[in-house]
Amino acid sequence: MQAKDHIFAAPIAELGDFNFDQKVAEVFPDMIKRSVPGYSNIIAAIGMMTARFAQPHTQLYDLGCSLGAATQEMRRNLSQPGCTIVAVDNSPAMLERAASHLASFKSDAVVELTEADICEIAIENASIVVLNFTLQFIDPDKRKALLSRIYQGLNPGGVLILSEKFISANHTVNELLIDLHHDFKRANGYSELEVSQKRTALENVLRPDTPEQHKARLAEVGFSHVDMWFQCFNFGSMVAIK
Ligand SMILES: Nc1ncnc2c1ncn2[C@@H]1O[C@H](C[S@+](CC[C@H]([NH3+])C(=O)[O-])CC(=O)[O-])[C@@H](O)[C@H]1O
Ligand SMILES: O=C(O)C(=O)Cc1ccccc1
Repeated sequence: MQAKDHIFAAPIAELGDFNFDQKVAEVFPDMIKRSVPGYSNIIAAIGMMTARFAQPHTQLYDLGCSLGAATQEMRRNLSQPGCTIVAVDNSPAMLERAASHLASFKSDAVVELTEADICEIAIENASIVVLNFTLQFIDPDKRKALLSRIYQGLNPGGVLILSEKFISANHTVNELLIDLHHDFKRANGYSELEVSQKRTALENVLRPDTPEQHKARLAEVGFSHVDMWFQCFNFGSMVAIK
């Protein structure tokens, strides 16, 4: 039975910035499904794209893997021989639960769970790299260098799947998408207090870009085949093929 997310249900005098600690890890599957519109669709599509893009004897990266939902879906759809899934997160609490979560599913695919800052790991011989709602938590000044290393580490024909929270360049549309996202959260059982407290806690931690900023940066680091393949309100996923 999944633990329910009530972390922001009670007025907390000193909220502090959101972080991926034990409390969050315990409720994460519930939290992300009730907070990110289209999350389950995106996870399923990561599996479908794994079946298409995985190349034999290569590495597949899940950067900011949390409990390993994307890793698990890649494993389920991986039929190429000799592949390793490198699942990286810098939260010990997330990785601890990822290990037990992944252990409960039988698979021949090799998974390397790695505790590290994704800005500091080597990316090489890659056919697939997944950044599923992770880049938004990376220091904006470090995003281009990370994406450049991802491009360099991908083999020809390799793919980056980049899912993010977005801001719209149009202020009126941006306000609408934020309101629709909050309606989505309320429809999933979050109270006004929880919506407001989470928004405050994320303010300095989750820093979204516009789709146009993402596309321009991906082109700057070398990708020439880039577009959005899914969007729901201010959340979505892009594909960039090398
Ligand atoms: N510098 C960093 N280095 C490594 N990990 C990091 C870093 N910064 C943040 N993280 C990790 O990135 C993840 C972001 S959650 C990803 C969901 C997952 N991809 C999923 O498909 O379920 C998305 C969300 O919570 O909205 C957390 O596990 C952080 O610990
Ligand atoms: O952007 C938001 O308002 C969210 O709640 C997204 C989210 C989901 C799970 C952990 C952190 C942020």
